[in-house]
Amino acid sequence: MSPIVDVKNLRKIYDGGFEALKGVTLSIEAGEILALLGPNGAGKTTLISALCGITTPSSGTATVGGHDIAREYRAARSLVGLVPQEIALEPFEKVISTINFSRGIFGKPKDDALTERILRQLSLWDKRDARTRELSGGMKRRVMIAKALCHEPRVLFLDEPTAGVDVELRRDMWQIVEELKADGVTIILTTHYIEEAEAIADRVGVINKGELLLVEDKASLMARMGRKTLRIDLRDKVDEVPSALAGYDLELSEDGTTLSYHYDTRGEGTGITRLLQALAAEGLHLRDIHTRQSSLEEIFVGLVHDGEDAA
Ligand SMILES: Nc1ncnc2c1ncn2[C@@H]1O[C@H](COP(=O)(O)OP(=O)(O)OP(=O)(O)O)[C@@H](O)[C@H]1O
Repeated sequence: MSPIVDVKNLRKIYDGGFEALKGVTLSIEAGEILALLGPNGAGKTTLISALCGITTPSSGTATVGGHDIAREYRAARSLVGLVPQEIALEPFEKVISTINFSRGIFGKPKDDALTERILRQLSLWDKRDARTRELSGGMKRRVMIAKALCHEPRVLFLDEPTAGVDVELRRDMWQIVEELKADGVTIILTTHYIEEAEAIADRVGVINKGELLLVEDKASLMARMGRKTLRIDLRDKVDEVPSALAGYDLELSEDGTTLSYHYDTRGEGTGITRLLQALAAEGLHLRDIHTRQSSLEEIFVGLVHDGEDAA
């Protein structure tokens, strides 16, 4: 199956000469949720803006649904919905007319049943006759999503959908994204919240200084790059790691009661059995043990720092 979004060597040099995208290549399959992670100024918004036809790339190509974003702009744009970072709504416009008007911009006839379905899905149906200025910040965000969906796009770009929203609304947004995916919409979102990528993305792309460092299935990324930590709580406090255990990658907590053992999940063996035997041989008694997988956040920070060290 050909990808719904196909980006090849996309570069963007802004007027002042700043290179915001340095040859990004990326394929996105229909129906997936891709999270683009990256620090401030990495180029995430520039990439999204280029794919939505708001920014003109300096070189490279991109297609949406097989349509070239430059040569077949209209066809490509009609397949795309964009929820920008900033909320931009006409304050005196009613919710329902905002949606109908946006649909009209795409040259699509009014469709009351569709408008109702979208507004219900976003829990905005009861607010359909409210003026947008009367809505809470969370509701305004939902209206922005409804606006982006009203011309039935196949690809939805969400630029930091949950920046500055409370935990409850963030979870609501995740639920909405899951439902859209179930409807067959492909979703590309940018986020600073790694837990957001961890919670909802199928694949994760890491972008830094205009370069896409990797794009990978979330689960395999975590398995490939993840390290695990075994936390060993000791029954009795020790002053230092016994010298007989010096061969293990062990850290002793400040209070001397917990040892942390880091191991690689890709390795042949974890070394845990040998370690536990060695602890017993040293006369150390265990109170409890726990394992912990390194988070996407740790992986992300490691990747971005490695890039900086190499620069
Ligand atoms: N119109 C512009 N003219 C010149 N430089 C720009 C313009 N827009 C963005 N940039 C620069 O391009 C770089 C990438 O910006 P972009 O907004 O794409 O980053 P981002 O990853 O979305 O960041 P954030 O997470 O802060 O939103 C930044 O250094 C920014 O200053």
